[in-house]
Amino acid sequence: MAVSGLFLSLSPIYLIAGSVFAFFAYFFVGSKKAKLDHIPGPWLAKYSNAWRGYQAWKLNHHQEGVNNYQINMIGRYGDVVRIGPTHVLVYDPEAIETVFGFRQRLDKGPGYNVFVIRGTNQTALVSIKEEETHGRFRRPIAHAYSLSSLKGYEGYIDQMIEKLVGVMDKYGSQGKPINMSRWLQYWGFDVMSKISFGEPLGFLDHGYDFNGMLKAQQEHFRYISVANNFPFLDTITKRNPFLNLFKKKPTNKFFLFAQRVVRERLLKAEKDPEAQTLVTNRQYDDLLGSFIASRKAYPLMDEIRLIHLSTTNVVAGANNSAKAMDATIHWLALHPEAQDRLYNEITSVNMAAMKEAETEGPAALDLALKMPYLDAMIQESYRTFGAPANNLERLAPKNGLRLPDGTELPPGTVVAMNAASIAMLPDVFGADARQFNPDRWMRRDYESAEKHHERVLKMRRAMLVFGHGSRSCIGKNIVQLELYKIWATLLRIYRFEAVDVKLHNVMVIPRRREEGTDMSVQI
Ligand code: HEM
Repeated sequence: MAVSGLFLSLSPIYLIAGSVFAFFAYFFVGSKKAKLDHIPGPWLAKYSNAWRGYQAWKLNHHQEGVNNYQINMIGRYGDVVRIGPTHVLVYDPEAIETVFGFRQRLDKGPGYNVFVIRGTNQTALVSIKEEETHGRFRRPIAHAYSLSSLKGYEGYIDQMIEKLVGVMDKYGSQGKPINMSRWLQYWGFDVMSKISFGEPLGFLDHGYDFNGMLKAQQEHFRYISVANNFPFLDTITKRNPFLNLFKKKPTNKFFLFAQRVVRERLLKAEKDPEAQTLVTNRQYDDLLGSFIASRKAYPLMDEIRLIHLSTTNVVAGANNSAKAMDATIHWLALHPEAQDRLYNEITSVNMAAMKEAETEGPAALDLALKMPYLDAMIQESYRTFGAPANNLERLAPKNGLRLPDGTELPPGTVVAMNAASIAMLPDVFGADARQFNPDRWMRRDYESAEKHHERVLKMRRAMLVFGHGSRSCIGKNIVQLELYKIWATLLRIYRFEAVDVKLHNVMVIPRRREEGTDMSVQI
């Protein structure tokens, strides 16, 4: 009998039973093939990524604050946990060098597919999987993000600080509370856009999410946090060839904005010889100007590459720093004594500097870097809220990977670490690791300088907030510039007083008015 005949003659009950068997066999065989049965973890995670996809979805949609399933599993299964059929999550900070270090240069895992923008056939720098390809694309742009290029962007940040101070002054003089979280988010996006393309997105001018970009990116990040854990979701939605027949063009609002600006600037650079000279002489002190200039030596920097880079700069850059600033204002509003301590630190450094300079504008980076308590507060904001929620995944190489604790991982295992959960380890950060407490970075009364140095070094080595190694965040210097400057300026001018329960609304009280030295704020 032909196979089709046999198939038709079977009773439906056998067909259903066979399908159910095949379904479970598929997951069972997949799980066994991964050879990870020696790694503990939740039972269901051995067979399907649906377990962690569900965890990410549940926490994302129903809870607020620093909360992800990776944090909730600290100490439950040990330092290496199986979180999917082929995935393990590592909590041991000693493993950071093994997984992300320059020695092995492991390729990235499949979770990064979620960063690919629908309708484009290229991936952003962050989601290039192979180390070698990544090196070719990072080389042409590295200089634009370096410490030596930072000075060129400082003026842009100052302009945006002045705008924000104008808004805060208005609220302050009317005696009205202001939602600082929201305004700091507007500021963060306008700053990143200004540094990226020389023009702000316009949130500070409009005072609300006038084009729906912020809402869209919030939804995008929610999607990423789930799809990064449950890649099947991405396969059936964003990368579904059938659905993509109908949606051929990118719809991401930031991508479309970047596309417009990049095209305009390229056209200008081609048509206008003077503009071309400006670009090649590096007089465009924004990231896009540097990227355009690099095209002469690196033809691979084509239009779509520039659009991707510019989109990532604004979306990834502004989003994480906005979260860090949100955590900070929340804490500051609850801790007036810390505001006074910061004010004293800032003014004493400023007073010393004012002997040389008469003006008192937005804080200069050189000065802001001389303030240890301010630095502690910023480190703490990265640690508690700035860290990305997604897992940073790498692939175990063809000879497998041995972790520092002796755990052997077969070739092809996806080995992940998660910055937000590593930052909550009590062994490293103390029993109060889940609290926002800048004092953990400061020297304690009973602590020798040597012990303090050792303790801080241990914490710094466990900070995976900006990643580590060849794939670490290229924009880290820029975020530092932004955060040191904004806080050193605002905390010198204002005091924040909590107004509502959630503490996002605060009163901003100009210190000079309190001191009776000046009725208006000068900047
Ligand atoms: C608090 C703010 C920020 C945080 C916490 C952060 C964090 C990270 C992390 C964890 C990675 C990836 C590491 C990995 O996949 O292993 C990354 C990569 C990247 N970040 Fe950031 N970032 C921030 C701000 C920025 C800014 C301001 C920019 C741009 C100006 C930026 C641009 C990038 C780019 C282009 C990559 C890809 C680098 C590569 O693959 O070579 N980030 N960032």
